[in-house]
Amino acid sequence: MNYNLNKFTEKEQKISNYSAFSNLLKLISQERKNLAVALIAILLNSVLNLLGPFLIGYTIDHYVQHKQYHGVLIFSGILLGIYLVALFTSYFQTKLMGGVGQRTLFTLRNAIFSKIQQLPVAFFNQNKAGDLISRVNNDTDKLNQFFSQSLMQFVGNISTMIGAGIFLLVINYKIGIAALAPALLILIFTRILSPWVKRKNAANLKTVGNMSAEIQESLSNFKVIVAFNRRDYFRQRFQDANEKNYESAIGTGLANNVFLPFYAMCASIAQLLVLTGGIYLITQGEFSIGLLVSYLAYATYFYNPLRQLATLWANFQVAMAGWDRISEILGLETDLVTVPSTNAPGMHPALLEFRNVHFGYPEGKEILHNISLSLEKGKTYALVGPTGGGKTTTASLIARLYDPTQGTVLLNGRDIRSYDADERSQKIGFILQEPFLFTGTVKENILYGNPAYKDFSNEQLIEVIREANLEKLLAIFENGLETKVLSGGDSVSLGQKQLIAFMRAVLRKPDLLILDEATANIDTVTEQLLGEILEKLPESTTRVIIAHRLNTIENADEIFFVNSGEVTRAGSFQNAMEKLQQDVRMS
Ligand SMILES: Nc1ncnc2c1ncn2[C@@H]1O[C@H](COP(=O)(O)OP(=O)(O)OP(=O)(O)O)[C@@H](O)[C@H]1O
Repeated sequence: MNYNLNKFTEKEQKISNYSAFSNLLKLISQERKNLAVALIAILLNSVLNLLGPFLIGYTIDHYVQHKQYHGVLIFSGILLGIYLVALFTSYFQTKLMGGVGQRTLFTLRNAIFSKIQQLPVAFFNQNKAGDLISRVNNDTDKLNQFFSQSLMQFVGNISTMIGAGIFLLVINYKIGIAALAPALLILIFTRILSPWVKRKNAANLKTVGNMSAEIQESLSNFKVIVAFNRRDYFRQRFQDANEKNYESAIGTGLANNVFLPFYAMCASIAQLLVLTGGIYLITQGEFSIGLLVSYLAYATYFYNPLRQLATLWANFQVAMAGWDRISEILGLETDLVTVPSTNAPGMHPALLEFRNVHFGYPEGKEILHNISLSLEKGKTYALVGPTGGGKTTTASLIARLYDPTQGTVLLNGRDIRSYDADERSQKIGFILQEPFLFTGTVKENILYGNPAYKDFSNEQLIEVIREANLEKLLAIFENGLETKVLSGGDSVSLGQKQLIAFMRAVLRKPDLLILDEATANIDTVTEQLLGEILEKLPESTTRVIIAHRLNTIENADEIFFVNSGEVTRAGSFQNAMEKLQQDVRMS
């Protein structure tokens, strides 16, 4: 399955504003009530504002022209009251929508983050962390801005426009039509240019994502960069990404502002038409000065929101481009689904079995060809073979980090896909080549993903550690369980990280324990200690050891040779060594 967000086809990406927006509204359905109240407030605000020009025109025709200043004062008072209530409705809806925006941001970030947590390893292989961070932080914020600042202005402006349009047409339809005619041009212009503006915004968000990916890559590899003196190279790479973002931002800025001058010109034309048409009709006795003043105000009420809509429409395009990028993630489903449990036919002495398994990484060639093997309970297996031969890939299939492209993996005679993630990870422990620690203490790290000991005190936990024969390993850490570790830092050595990962996996008491080069950075004395701990694991535990250091696999019951997509039984330790040396000589 294609999980590369930056390689989605046009068809996969193409989604109309309407469906994008309605999908978004579905996601924030709990805000419906607030949106409805804000909508009522903004509509009330528009109606109140729209009454102004009518009352002014009325006052001019009925009181000013007849010099009845008492009436002028009364109407001025009424207008002041109306404007004050309008101010309150405007404040109320701004406050309400500010909350909606922040909660939307909160909901979206949570939704994306938990979706990312559900996605399979293939998703992380195919996407850069920096780009994902940008989607979670930056793109969601575009939506927040839209909700907290633009949406209600958008609605308010549209309702003011519609109200002003009705007033214009009802009072005198001839001038009304003249006043509204330029709006048709605006409509056509907007429809034609909107897709282009949205594309520009989407491209711009992508460059922000790329830039963030560059920053992430160089920050997480800074030691290699310093050691190889590649600072200039990375500076250049960042500069290129920054430059692309800069160029795209300029183009997007222009695109976002393309509506404004055109809208302004149409508004001026409308004023001109109202003025000339109105004066002409006054000379014909069909119109009054008060109405002309009202009309000029209504034309302004119609075109000013339209002008603001130009900016808001651009904001809407930015928000929708952000939402498209967010929904690309939300729309992904893991292809590692749990299937109904069916027992495979045949006898099942094996704890784990590969039946005619083929595997290739997405967009790559096939790595494993038609592998059949079985691992029995309580035995120790070793996977040996040249670098890049496919050992980690085989182990990853055992732990179901990926599914085979063909064939089946069985755990206890059941398709491994029929176990839910909890059950599977409880049965299979995997110590990865690159151990990862979370910022916290040794205790937090060894208890990671192990709810059984969650509420244990240090004393109780030490007892558990002793029972698992891990106390000598714990003693290596200066402050024992309370030793501090940092996820990316060097507060503990690589070998110590491997020890923590080892303890983490052993304490889960898995049925099958995979060690992928798990002792590569550990001194020989400690390595012997690990060997002893492995020996003392419950009798039924199956061990799969991947190692380049051959002394680690001397005691294996069976050795598999993994090379060029084939997994073959290598026989005795001696045989395996000869085969390996022969293979290395040939390559
Ligand atoms: N995430 C991935 N995406 C694409 N190809 C991959 C990925 N991981 C590994 N490969 C490819 O699969 C092949 C087997 O890699 P694998 O890591 O399984 O080998 P290995 O035997 O464990 O090597 P080593 O001894 O160096 O750890 C290699 O050609 C590698 O380039």
